[in-house]
Amino acid sequence: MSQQASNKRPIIIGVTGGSGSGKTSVSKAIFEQLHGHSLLMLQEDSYYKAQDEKPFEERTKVNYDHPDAFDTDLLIEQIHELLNWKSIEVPVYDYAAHTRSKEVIKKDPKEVIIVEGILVLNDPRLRDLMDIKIFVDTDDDIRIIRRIQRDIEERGRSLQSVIDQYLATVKQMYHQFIEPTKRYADIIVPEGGENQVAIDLLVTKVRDIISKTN
Ligand SMILES: Nc1ncnc2c1ncn2[C@@H]1O[C@H](COP(=O)(O)OP(=O)(O)O)[C@@H](O)[C@H]1O
Ligand SMILES: Nc1ccn([C@@H]2O[C@H](COP(=O)(O)O)[C@@H](O)[C@H]2O)c(=O)n1
Repeated sequence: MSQQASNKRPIIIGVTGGSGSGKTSVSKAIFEQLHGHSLLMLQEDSYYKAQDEKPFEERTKVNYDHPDAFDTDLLIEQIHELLNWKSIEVPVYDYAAHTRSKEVIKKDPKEVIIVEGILVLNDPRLRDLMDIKIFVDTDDDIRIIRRIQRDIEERGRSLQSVIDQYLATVKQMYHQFIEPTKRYADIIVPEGGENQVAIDLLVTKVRDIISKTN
């Protein structure tokens, strides 16, 4: 019997934490260790709003750590599609250009869907769709060091621009919008993807939920 015909619905796991906390690493670790099940990883960053109409200079000044920067309605709509075993077209985000590229990527529904991003526990509509909510908790100094390295190597940024953005918006928004969502987490994982005990516990729990929804 197909998954759809058996009336099962996909399991949704939300993974949040500050920028550079290790959300992506934790999500990948769960992904790699959850053998025998089909998985899909959705990144909230793919749902940053398109800003083609704004000049580049203006885009560099946007607060990308505020909930208004995201098209959360589209993310929620697409999760509902996946819950109904329908395919979606995920936007592709270009960090260097600060807008969506022209491409979309088709993603098929899977048994387990990991939704990862800085504000995925901020919107109650999103939280209500999740079976497990995880907050990756990493000290601010470690996060900014990781972010500097990553943004220069992978996101086309200069050291000065990373520092300016951190002081202008990233730090304050973390304390205003991201850190408070820790209270909604079922599990708080200290120090990201290297925490094998936490990953093992999570993988066991996901298997448990899957077996109960069969
Ligand atoms: N536990 C860890 N120890 C060392 N480096 C890590 C750890 N977790 C993540 N990193 C590194 O830090 C950077 C940011 O991690 P990432 O998982 O992308 O964070 P996030 O998705 O929360 O922004 C990456 O370069 C990653 O390789
Ligand atoms: N144009 C953009 C869009 C987003 N950001 C930053 O990305 C961070 C979220 O991604 P993580 O992988 O680090 O969780 C967020 O803190 C935004 O500031 C950006 O710099 N430019």
